[in-house]
Amino acid sequence: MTNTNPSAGAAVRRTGNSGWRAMLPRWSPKLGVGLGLVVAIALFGILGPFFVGNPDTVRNIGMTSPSGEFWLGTTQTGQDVLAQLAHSTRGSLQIGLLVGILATLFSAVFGVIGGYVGGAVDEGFSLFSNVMLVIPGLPLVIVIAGFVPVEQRGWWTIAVVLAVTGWAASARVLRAQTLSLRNRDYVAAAKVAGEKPWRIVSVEILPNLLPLMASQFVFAVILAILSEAGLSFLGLGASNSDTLGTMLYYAQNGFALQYGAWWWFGPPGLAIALFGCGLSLINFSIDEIINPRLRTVPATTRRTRRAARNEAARKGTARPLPRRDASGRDAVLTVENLNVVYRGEKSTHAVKDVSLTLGRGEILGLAGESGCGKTTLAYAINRLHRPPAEVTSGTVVFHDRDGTDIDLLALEKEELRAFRWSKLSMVFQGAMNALNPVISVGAQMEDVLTTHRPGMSAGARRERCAEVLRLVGVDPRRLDSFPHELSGGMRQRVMIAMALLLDPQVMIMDEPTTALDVVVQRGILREILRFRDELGFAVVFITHDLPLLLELSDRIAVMRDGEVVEYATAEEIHRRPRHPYTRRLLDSFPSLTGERGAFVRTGESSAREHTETTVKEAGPR
Ligand SMILES: Nc1ncnc2c1ncn2[C@@H]1O[C@H](COP(=O)(O)OP(=O)(O)OP(=O)(O)O)[C@@H](O)[C@H]1O
Repeated sequence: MTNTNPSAGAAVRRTGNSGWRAMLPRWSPKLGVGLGLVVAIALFGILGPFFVGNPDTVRNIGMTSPSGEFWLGTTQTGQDVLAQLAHSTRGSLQIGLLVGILATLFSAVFGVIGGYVGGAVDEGFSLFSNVMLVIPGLPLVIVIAGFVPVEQRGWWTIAVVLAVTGWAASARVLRAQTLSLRNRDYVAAAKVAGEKPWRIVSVEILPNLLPLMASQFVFAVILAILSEAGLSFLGLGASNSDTLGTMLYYAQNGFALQYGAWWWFGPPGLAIALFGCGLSLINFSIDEIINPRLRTVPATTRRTRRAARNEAARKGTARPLPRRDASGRDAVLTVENLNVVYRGEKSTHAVKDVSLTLGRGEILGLAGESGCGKTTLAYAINRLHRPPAEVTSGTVVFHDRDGTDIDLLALEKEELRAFRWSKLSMVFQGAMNALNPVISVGAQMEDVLTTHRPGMSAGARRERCAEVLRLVGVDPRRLDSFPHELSGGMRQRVMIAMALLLDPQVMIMDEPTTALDVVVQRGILREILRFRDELGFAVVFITHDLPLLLELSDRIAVMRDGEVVEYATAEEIHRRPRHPYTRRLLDSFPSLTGERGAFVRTGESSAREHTETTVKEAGPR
């Protein structure tokens, strides 16, 4: 199954040989701006105090606006605001960083370890977190801070107090996530493989929690800086230390706002806002390392894609397309020289120059080994491909019943939404898991009609749903059932019924029956043939199973390594396969009438394959 198909969250696995390089974030404007802001403010806080004067020096010049001598002006007592800002930034960074680290550590210990170990440990940790959660945070901070004598109330005391009162909510979230991750298949597989608990937590679970922990860290840092400002405001802040909070406190007490002294309260406020903004932008990039699906295609690639699409559209309209398929049938879909590439460090050219014509009412089989590009082609035809997949060139044209040609690659978003499902529907690989478990089958089917046929009455919608269910051999009384009350085969039929709801002219079926037993599979396939005859729609049927296609299809395209290597009628492929790969594919299905076990034991197929390759390499004599 290709990962272009939307599915549940990707698990992070070991990074393998790519090692640390794979863990580094990809450069992006967001990361650049975020790093720029955080590094600039951090450098200002670390190095600034060495270059500015003493922030406590009082001058009898009063409050002055920014000038050549005092770049950020002075306070009411003539103190240099720039010097105060540098020292205060350092103080706030120290507190923010320490609180961020401690709160993340506490929440990880109580949330992740409790959630993974379970039992009494989890109950104890949970109880403790809940108690901490219901204690009102600010009053507790005030009490604890007030309890510590002023002379011992250094910046680190304030940081510890803020960390102790600020970790519980994050721990609850981490626990819930850990409970969910603990039951995933890859964690069960690691347990079965004998991995030790600490390794499972650190290698299988923690990496999946990193984006969450990173955002919790950012939140804790910002909250700490703001809370410290609040405590300083109440006179409970760190004694003998400058922070952005104390700066704001003095600005407020000195009536900076009333005097319009923006240079006094503006810089510390801006420093807090910019630092938070920078951390959030870095957080986005951390998300992208952990979950590669979030990676966006770079702007240059997007431009190339747009240009390619326009070029393809231009070519498509300039050149007349074949209106008939090879057997003289009216064409319903024409794919010409389609190329799809997955962009990345190593790009994959998944579909290479594919040209196909689907006749009206035709069943076209698409066969080929795993990874040859079948699903990518199907998604690209329907414009369902997502970055990093990109259609680099080619045309896909739909010939409507009313005689108009629709260039699918040029359709706008809204046009595409209206087009899909009503003219071309798709049954996905593993579609039986695509039904929403908490909504009844009928409601899910009716949703499709409400979206595409807004004028249809409730009664008519219900009737149409019952009609298509009957068509696929499911009792219409099942409309009120929930997906879990149906068997796998029934759910698969419901998905096919859904694809039939709007009477489409083309249906793409990507291995729709792989998860089913052979008898159910045959039943569904017979239905498909019947619909084709009764409803006259065309089908693109994708499968590894070439013998099945021989039975079902009018024509078959055999794909290999992104290319269509053979494209002929089912009869021709069966009787006279031309391409050596098609012959190998046919040979790889053991004959039911041959000697039992010959395929595996005698290696009959591989022997034949070897002979053919040798003959081919030797060339014609
Ligand atoms: N998101 C992706 N990023 C990069 N490469 C991808 C991605 N999805 C698929 N590919 C690559 O594209 C190629 C074609 O994959 P595709 O899923 O279309 O094959 P398929 O013939 O449908 O295989 P299967 O029958 O196993 O589903 C493969 O080489 C695959 O590794």
